[in-house]
Amino acid sequence: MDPRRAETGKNSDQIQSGHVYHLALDIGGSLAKLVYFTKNDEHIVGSEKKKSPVKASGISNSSRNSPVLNGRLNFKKFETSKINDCLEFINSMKLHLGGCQQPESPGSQTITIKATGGGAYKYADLFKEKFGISLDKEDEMDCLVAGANFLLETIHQEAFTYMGNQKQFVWIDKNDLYPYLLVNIGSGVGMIKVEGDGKFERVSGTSIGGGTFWGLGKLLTKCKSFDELLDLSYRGNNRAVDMLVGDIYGGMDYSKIGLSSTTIASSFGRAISENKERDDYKPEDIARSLLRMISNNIGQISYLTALRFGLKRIFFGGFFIRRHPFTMDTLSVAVNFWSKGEAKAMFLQHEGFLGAVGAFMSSDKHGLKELLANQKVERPPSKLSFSLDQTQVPQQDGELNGDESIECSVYGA
Ligand SMILES: Nc1ncnc2c1ncn2[C@@H]1O[C@H](COP(=O)(O)OP(=O)(O)OP(=O)(O)O)[C@@H](O)[C@H]1O
Ligand SMILES: CC(C)(CO)[C@@H](O)C(=O)NCCC(=O)O
Repeated sequence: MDPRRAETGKNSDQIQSGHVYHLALDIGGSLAKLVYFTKNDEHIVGSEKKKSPVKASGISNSSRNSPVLNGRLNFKKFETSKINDCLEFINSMKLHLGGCQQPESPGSQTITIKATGGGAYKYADLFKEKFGISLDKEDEMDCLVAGANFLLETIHQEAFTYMGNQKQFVWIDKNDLYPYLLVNIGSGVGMIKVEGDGKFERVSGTSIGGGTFWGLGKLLTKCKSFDELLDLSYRGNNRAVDMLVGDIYGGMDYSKIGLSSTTIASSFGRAISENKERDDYKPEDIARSLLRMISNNIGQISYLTALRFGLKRIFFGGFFIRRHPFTMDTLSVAVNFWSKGEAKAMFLQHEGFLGAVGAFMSSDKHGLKELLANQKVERPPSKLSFSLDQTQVPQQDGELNGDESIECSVYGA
């Protein structure tokens, strides 16, 4: 079902009973992310299968019960600075009606929505004022790890490597996932050693992250949007701005220490020796150099952190990446170069939604008890599990925006 159908003039009661939404939020320093569930029109009740519009692929019918509910898991993001657009979207879709009633006060009408990130604190009053709902705050690190673990364990083609223009999906063995380093590149960067479900430690971080790229890029190129800055970086050449080893060594490599003439010796260093103003440089070259500088730096710190804890696998998440080939390539090359091929950089299809997915999963029984509360379930399942349809994950390599929806099914046990 296209979730936008809810905008077509139905009143909120009809929408609530007809489609049942479940919403979770991750409101960060730069972006507010939403994950919400929309039920398919023709859902399945109890163990009686009425008509399934969705193939519950990846799970054979003989090995699992029929799904009790089919639907879509939807992903959407807004700039945090335009939080009102986010509120407007929630309102137009009536998503706030998909929260849960406070268990301790079932009689009360207070609806709570799971929320994580700093904005869960910063904007709590705004949500209360606008919708009368409470944000049920979940810790950001808990959610990032829960989201990453869930996606890596559940979605068939979630993880991939990217180097030299080659994207390769990585098969994840659930029994051999841990330990790994999760590097979340949001406004700032968090590095988390993950050893199991709920077993993790934030071991490092750096303030030179996505916010730095966007903020400095805005100041240096005068571009108006993040997408414009990314676009510029596609077209630029960092050699116009960076000082290379060859610039210092008269065009030669410094092979004794393993540096080729084309290695960047000093990011933005060319600007010191040229009698030029900022406007004499092409914005696209500046954008390219900036993206490379920040990606290299994060790649190097990630490698050092992985080395410190003997971790061989590094998963990169966060919306700084935006599945940008150049960013992924730079991070991969940095990890590969510094670790001499020992450590591996991997990326996630749902890179920027780890925290929001974690918040979604943190609801009681994955939020599915509430989800089913409005259903006429003849035999409510005692145990629920949530499964994303493995073959339906869109391969949006051309679409770098990140907003999407994927088929999923809820199973009883
Ligand atoms: N449309 C966009 N607008 C603004 N920034 C974007 C956009 N798309 C990607 N980005 C990049 O993603 C970064 C934010 O990533 P993400 O949403 O993962 O972090 P966050 O939750 O906002 O930050 P933090 O976790 O540090 O609070 C931005 O700083 C920017 O570099
Ligand atoms: C402050 C948070 C956790 C907010 O998401 C993030 O922006 C971050 O990890 N910044 C880096 C801070 C540091 O470790 O230096």
